[in-house]
Amino acid sequence: MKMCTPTRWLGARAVAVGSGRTSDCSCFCVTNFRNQPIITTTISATPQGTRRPFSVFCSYSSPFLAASSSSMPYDKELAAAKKAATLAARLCQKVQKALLQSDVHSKSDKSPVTVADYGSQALVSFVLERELPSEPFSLVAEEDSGDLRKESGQETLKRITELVNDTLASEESDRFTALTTEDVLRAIDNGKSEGGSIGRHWVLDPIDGTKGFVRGDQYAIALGLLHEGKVVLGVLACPNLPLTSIGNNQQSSSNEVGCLFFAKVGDGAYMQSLNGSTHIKVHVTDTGNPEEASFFESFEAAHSSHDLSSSIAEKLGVKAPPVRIDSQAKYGALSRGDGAIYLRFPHKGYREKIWDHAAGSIVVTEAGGIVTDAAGNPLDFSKGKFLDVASGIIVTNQKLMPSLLRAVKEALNEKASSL
Ligand SMILES: Nc1ncnc2c1ncn2[C@@H]1O[C@H](COP(=O)(O)O)[C@@H](O)[C@H]1OP(=O)(O)O
Ligand SMILES: [Mg+2]
Ligand SMILES: [Mg+2]
Ligand SMILES: [Mg+2]
Repeated sequence: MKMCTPTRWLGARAVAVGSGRTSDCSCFCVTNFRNQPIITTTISATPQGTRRPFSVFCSYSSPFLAASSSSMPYDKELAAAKKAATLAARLCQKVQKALLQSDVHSKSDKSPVTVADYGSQALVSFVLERELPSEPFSLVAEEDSGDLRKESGQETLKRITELVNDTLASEESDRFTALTTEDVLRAIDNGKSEGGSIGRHWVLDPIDGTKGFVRGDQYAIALGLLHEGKVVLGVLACPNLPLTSIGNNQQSSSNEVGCLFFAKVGDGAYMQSLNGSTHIKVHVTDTGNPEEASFFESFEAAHSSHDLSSSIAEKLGVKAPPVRIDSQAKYGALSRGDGAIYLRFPHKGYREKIWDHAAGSIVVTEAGGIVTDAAGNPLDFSKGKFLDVASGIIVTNQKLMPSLLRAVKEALNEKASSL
């Protein structure tokens, strides 16, 4: 079977053009941009078996192909995701500025949840549904409206609704219509989907790095799209991340903060200012020398074992001290080469969620990096809300990954034998 990538998308038709010896192969397969077969077809062999160009025209009724005759796959989804994440970032920036102690209250798991978490989720959900009216809408998101539906949550719900409306009114005055508290509850609860391996699911962490947000440090609005269990696009809004490098020994040449990273499968990773529209292509560092590499890890020691990371870094030969920041801003910083490695080893009993890695992982992989669990397996986003990973998550470039995996294995073995 010969594989060829479609050269043009014609609505419900895929056209593949290539060349081959048609007598030795009569079965052709059109693949999508991830090299996954989407159409197979048979064409008749030429009697002489000569090498000549061929075209394969296939009717195909997938909504994925039929969606647009002029744009690339996921273009309009990416535009909607960038708009939603940017609006949510505006809302979060407003709240972080005015953050009062009373904005933080407790959920049953004791993690801090702010009005900005709920407001960001409501806004992203509302904007995605509004911008993509012809698509079935499924969202897997971190927050739910349980506490806001209680008598004790009514005041907070009012504040969230005001915040969402203020943000929409100031950013989209031409098309603004106010949401009611019911609209806000409904938008938040859109996020109850379980995800999985069938169809499309948006994946949202409305504020990733809540601890950083409350501290006034780094956080991200992280939005990804799964299609048949794979991440196909991701957007990371990092309102406090400097536009210039935050790596070790690198002096920032400007004080401007607020980055929007975005990536679409097969299309590279990009960064733009949260306040602007021009973007640049980003790439992970290509160093293969651990002595030149620095590594990112969680700011919070409770989220990831700093001891284990230090031991791995030492075995690998990394000289620089860790760069500790909150949230998936680490993936964004790594995608533009601020550091070469991200190590994440949550403590026993913690289960990773898909919204904590979906957007970040596609930004890094499209920037040329690799994201795996501690055993070197790719992350599997097709199993619902949770990511079942072996021991931890590691991220680096192609050159450093083999030696990083060896260092991780050694450090984990040492840890196991010391218990
Ligand atoms: N005990 C924990 N161990 C690991 N990660 C955690 C833990 N509690 C919360 N998280 C999540 O880890 C991520 C941030 O980790 P870090 O900033 O260290 O990279 C966030 O997604 C945070 O959730 P949240 O989205 O509610 O902030
Ligand atoms: Mg949380
Ligand atoms: Mg999170
Ligand atoms: Mg969160």
